[in-house]
Amino acid sequence: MSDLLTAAQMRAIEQAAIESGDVTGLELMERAGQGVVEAIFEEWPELDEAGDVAGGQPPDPRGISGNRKRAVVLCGPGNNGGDGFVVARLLQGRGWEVEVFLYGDAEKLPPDAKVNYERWLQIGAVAEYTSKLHMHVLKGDFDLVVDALLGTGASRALDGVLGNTLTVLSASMSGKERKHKRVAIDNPTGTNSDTGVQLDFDHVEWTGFDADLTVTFHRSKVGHWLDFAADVCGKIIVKDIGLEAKPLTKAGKSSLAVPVDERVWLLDGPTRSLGKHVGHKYSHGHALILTGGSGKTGAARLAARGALRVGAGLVTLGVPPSAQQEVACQITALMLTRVGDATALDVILGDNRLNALCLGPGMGLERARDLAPVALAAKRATVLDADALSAFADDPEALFQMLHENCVLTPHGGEFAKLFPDVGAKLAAVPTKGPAYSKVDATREAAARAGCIVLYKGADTVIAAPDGRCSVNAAVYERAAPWLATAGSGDVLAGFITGLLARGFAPMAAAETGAWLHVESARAFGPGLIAEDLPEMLPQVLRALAPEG
Ligand SMILES: NC(=O)C1=CN([C@@H]2O[C@H](COP(=O)(O)OP(=O)(O)OC[C@H]3O[C@@H](n4cnc5c(N)ncnc54)[C@H](OP(=O)(O)O)[C@@H]3O)[C@@H](O)[C@H]2O)[C@@H](O)CC1
Ligand SMILES: [K+]
Repeated sequence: MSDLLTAAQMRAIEQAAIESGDVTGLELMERAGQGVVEAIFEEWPELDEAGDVAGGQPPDPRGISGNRKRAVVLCGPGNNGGDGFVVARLLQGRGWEVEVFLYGDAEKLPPDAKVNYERWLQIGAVAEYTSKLHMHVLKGDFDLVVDALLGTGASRALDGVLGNTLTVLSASMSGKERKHKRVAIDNPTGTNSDTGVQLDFDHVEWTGFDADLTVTFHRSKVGHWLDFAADVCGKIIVKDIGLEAKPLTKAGKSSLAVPVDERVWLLDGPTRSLGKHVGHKYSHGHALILTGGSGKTGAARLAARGALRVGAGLVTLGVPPSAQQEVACQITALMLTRVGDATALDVILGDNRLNALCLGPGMGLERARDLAPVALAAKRATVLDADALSAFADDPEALFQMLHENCVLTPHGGEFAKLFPDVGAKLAAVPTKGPAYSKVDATREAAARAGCIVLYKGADTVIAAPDGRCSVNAAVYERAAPWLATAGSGDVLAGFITGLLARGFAPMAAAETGAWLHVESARAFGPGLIAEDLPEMLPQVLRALAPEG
């Protein structure tokens, strides 16, 4: 998958193409509408009984009158609505019966949308999009609903007519009995294409347009992979509309977000080693994972198993004396060393072969506060998770001052909000106007402040570096793995990243690769997964990627 764009970046690319004289806005709109129609018939060939996609032949009223497919196209006040008028015309050209509704004032449509509105008026009618629309639509029996109400221009709260009607329509369109398909153009109305966040409507819970298919243009948008949108886009199809993949300006490029995919492992994984002595256990690094006290060592043991499975040469658990017996009884391939306090840790870190550390899982707040300064002063590649983050909730600045560029923070939403309260508040604010603030923006800001990699967990995990690099590892659509939300799953992720750091992966690559493998391991297992299963699925996942993985 290619880079993920914000609405502003997409507009800039479109504007540059138009200004270069390569293409007009009207041509782009036509290609967008064609792309939507193509996608509909590729997805549901059974809807295409009336003819071929490119044909656009006028309907033969005699031959298919009793059997015509029916579409409802909901058009909005901007260019997204313009795409809708193109789709309406092309479907009618293929013999469909099409009803078009316009939300907004036709006189105020932007120029290209207005042209397509007028072209449609030559062959069909436009009804007003009112709060009574759903009554009318409900009476009909139709095959397809097209949402061309709001696209990348949507950022503020929805008004009553739009929100109410869409809510009632969507509710009436749901359920097992539903026969028709629902397509959103660019993004489902009710979502923001930069953030994926649900637009506010009257401060009530509402669904927006719950699509089966979302057809977008040139590149997928960041918001398709984040937050609420991932629940309502259905499936994303990206259609080429002839915009060249010209490199963005330097400033633009550093602000791109990229999706994480198997390349993160294929580029680095199979060959990555620390020294010349490939095959020796020390050439794959030595990770130290600090546990909590007696009765609280399970989380760190899970992390350690993850680190070992992902290929760290050696993994040692650093236990307080009280937990030594407990841990010794539970481990086999792992090693164990006593780390009673900060002084003991300082001595152990005198061994330079210990090249990756993990602090946090089950560690206890007090122990985390005691050991973090020594661990961070050693400047090893270090993962800070769970208690190692919460321990600094009252004074995040104290943590930031100790962090260094080889650290990876792995907060979930609650930990993130404690460490970066102002950033968390911006993210939680209901968007009122664009450009909206997304999880991508928030994670970037956090990484810049912390001066290290921040991996903000969730089904839409975002990973950012202080220099602005950013990637999205979304477990949504065909990669959905809801069973990954299980106790201890985050501990295994911390272990995967620690193991990769031990193998010599750079912190950003370790975070991306760990997050990607974590989701793949969950998918390989399927429902019923518990955290212990995740490390055990790794060999299978790695084998499928590369024989020597
Ligand atoms: N870029 C490209 O390459 C291409 C783009 N294309 C298409 O254009 C789309 C972008 O078009 P766009 O910029 O006109 O925005 P769009 O989403 O139609 O909305 C703007 C209108 O909605 C209004 N409005 C906003 N929020 C609202 C709310 N909550 N409730 C009510 N109204 C609200 C807003 O009003 P205003 O804020 O101006 O008062 C304005 O009137 C894009 O998604 C794609 O489909 C393709 O044709 C080809 C290539
Ligand atoms: K839309």
